[in-house]
Amino acid sequence: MLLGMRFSILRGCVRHCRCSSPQTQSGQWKRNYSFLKDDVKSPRSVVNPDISKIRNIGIMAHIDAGKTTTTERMLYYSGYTRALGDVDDGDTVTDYMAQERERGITIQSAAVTFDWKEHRINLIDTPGHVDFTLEVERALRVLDGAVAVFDASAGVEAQTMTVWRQAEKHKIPCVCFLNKMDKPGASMSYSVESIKTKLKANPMILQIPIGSGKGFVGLVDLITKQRMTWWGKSWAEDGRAFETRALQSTDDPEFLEANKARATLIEQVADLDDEFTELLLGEYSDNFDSVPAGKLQEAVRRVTLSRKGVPVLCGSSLKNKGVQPLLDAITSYLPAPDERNHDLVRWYKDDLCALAFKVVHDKQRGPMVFLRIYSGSMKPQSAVYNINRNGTERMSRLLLPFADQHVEIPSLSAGNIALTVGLRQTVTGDTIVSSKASAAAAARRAHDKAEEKRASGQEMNSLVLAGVEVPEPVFFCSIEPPSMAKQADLEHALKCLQREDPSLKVRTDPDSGQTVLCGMGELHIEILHDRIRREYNLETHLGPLQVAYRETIIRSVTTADTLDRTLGEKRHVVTVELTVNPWEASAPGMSSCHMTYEEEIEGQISADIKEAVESGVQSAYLQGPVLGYPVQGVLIVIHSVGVEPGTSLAMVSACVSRCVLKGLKQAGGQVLEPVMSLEVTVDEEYLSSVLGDLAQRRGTVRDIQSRHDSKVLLATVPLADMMGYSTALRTLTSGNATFSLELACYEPMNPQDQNALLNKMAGLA
Ligand SMILES: Nc1nc2c(ncn2[C@@H]2O[C@H](COP(=O)(O)OP(=O)(O)OP(=O)(O)O)[C@@H](O)[C@H]2O)c(=O)[nH]1
Repeated sequence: MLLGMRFSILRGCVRHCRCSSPQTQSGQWKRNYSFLKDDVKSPRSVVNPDISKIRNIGIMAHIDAGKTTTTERMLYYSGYTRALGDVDDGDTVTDYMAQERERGITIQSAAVTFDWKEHRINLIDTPGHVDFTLEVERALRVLDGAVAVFDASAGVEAQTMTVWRQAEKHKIPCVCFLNKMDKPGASMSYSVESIKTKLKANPMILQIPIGSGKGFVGLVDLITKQRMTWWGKSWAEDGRAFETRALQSTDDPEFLEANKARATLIEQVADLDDEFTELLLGEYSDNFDSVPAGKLQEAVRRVTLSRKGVPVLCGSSLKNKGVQPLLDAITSYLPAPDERNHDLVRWYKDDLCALAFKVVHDKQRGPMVFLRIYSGSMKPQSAVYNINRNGTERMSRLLLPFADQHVEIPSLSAGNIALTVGLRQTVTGDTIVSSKASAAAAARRAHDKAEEKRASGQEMNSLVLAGVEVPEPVFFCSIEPPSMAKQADLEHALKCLQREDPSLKVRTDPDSGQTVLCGMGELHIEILHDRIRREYNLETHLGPLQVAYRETIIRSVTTADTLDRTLGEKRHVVTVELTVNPWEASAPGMSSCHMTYEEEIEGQISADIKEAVESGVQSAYLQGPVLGYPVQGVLIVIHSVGVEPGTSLAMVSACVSRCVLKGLKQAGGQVLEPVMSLEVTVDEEYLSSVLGDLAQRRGTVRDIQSRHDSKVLLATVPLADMMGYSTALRTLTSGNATFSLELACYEPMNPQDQNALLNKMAGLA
């Protein structure tokens, strides 16, 4: 390897050399220099790597922690880009949508494929803004591992907690990267402590920094006891070259600290991994420190995969330090696709099973679907079966996603992320298999194993890979095309955008007939508006942004109704009796209404009548009795349903719906408003102005914490009072504050506020 390296240096085309085994035969540690070759690689070179060499990784973090910068560095060091992109100059590869370049934020998760030391890394750069949480969730669904990027001067921030919770939900092993170590306030110990306390995780420190703030020059790898330095002046500024050498007691001031930290790491890993404990107590009981780096690394990997601990690394992506070891850590500690347990897939054996996790619209190619392949393989020019849509579609081309460059490939196998052209019906969250027969065969295998599942419909459902939970939108506004002639174009644009983004809901207002957009936040709707203009060439007009209130009831009421109507020759008679009850089962953001039958009558009602009753209840829930907002927190018990022969099912639904509305009205309507958790990080001098502003917005302060020179304000505040908050906060603090907002719950409005809202809606205020 070293000879090869020298040869390469002489040729002027320097290969990257591994830093993991710099020990010579005599046992002396040698000084080692790492370089990367100059030419830009082609992703055509390796198409189907062995599954054990694939890493499907997400990068997740709080806004501005440095995900995009880190991704850019990864692409650069792996040899896929010639120049370093810079988010501040707006020329990154992953933030390729026009608005992303302008706004400097990541909106859609862009999948990027590249190779690093014989490994294929499929990387999803996920957005940090809370309005796009669903994008993060969608990406996590298909990932095997994640890198959590932190701003080392801030530690764990609000959005990190959200995405961390999501990663936990999907049981995704993580590696933590403490970025921005070059900042004056950067602190490894503070960040590690916040990982412990706020994320309740078990950080395993694998590196310690050399120097701090502007003097941060590199790190000590505690596993190999190597010192890695990126010396800005005499070395190439792009960080491709760095020095790796063994830590020496005589020369290095970090020696003692590193030895202590390594001993702590060994002890911690031994506590978490029995195999490693046995090894230490056996062969290395005389001197734990003599345990080989390889054995320690294997144990750290086991602990990471079992999610008992998270490796912590540090660096500065902007200053080009520490990214190559991070890439090594991704390949060393995060799992290959076959090390993750994807339960539902086993029924497909070697047949194709893939999940559509993202749809983008390309003007020339039409919809392009990102798929995670769980089993089998895909080929272009082939038919596939979509279980959710119950239809066969033809895939024309198969591509490898290289940001905005897509490379055509002849086939792709399990474990990979593919980009397909030609699937016009597929929507985010759909499951794709090779044929209907293959889906049926998988269903049969599942059925043979699980005899308790009798109904075939049930088996089929169990084979559909679970989609992403879509939270209910909290904001809505009307949208109008420039002229009636453009209404069809607007509908087409919204249809395409909805296929990409299930958190966007579109409905028609029953009173005004207007098209209504429902989204997750101000920014979400603003970006959609912008995309309609740019991508679909439509100048639309947005109505005022409104809060999506809900309604509930205060007390239980039992009521009955009879519908007796003659249409033409036919007489339709339905009687129904039911009770509406207040019901508490709401998870934040999810609508919660439920219905059940009284035990004695449940068995007596036929399946089609039941379906009609349920549809009647559902339509009544859509428009509450106070202001016509959706109803939540209600349980309906059906006591009796009488249907005379010849009565149509539509009449049954109509009668049930009318009876429910009557019950809801009598039960005392109550408006619920979305209340958000707010976290503001602000310089101390601006704290009082932020607090004053918050009081005017009906905010409740929960806690004020200190983080270095800044204050972190935790509060809850009704969404209705948060319109335009980002502009207001920027003005109040001269740009010295950041905030994040997340739906906490729906809370009943007090009578004065509810009356004020009713008056406003009636045009009286
Ligand atoms: N000092 C310092 N600044 C950094 C570092 N990495 C990134 N930044 C800066 O931090 C800001 C945010 O960086 P991004 O890479 O866009 O962060 P992000 O997490 O992708 O942001 P979103 O996609 O908007 O969530 C930019 O101004 C970067 O130049 C670092 O290591 N040190």
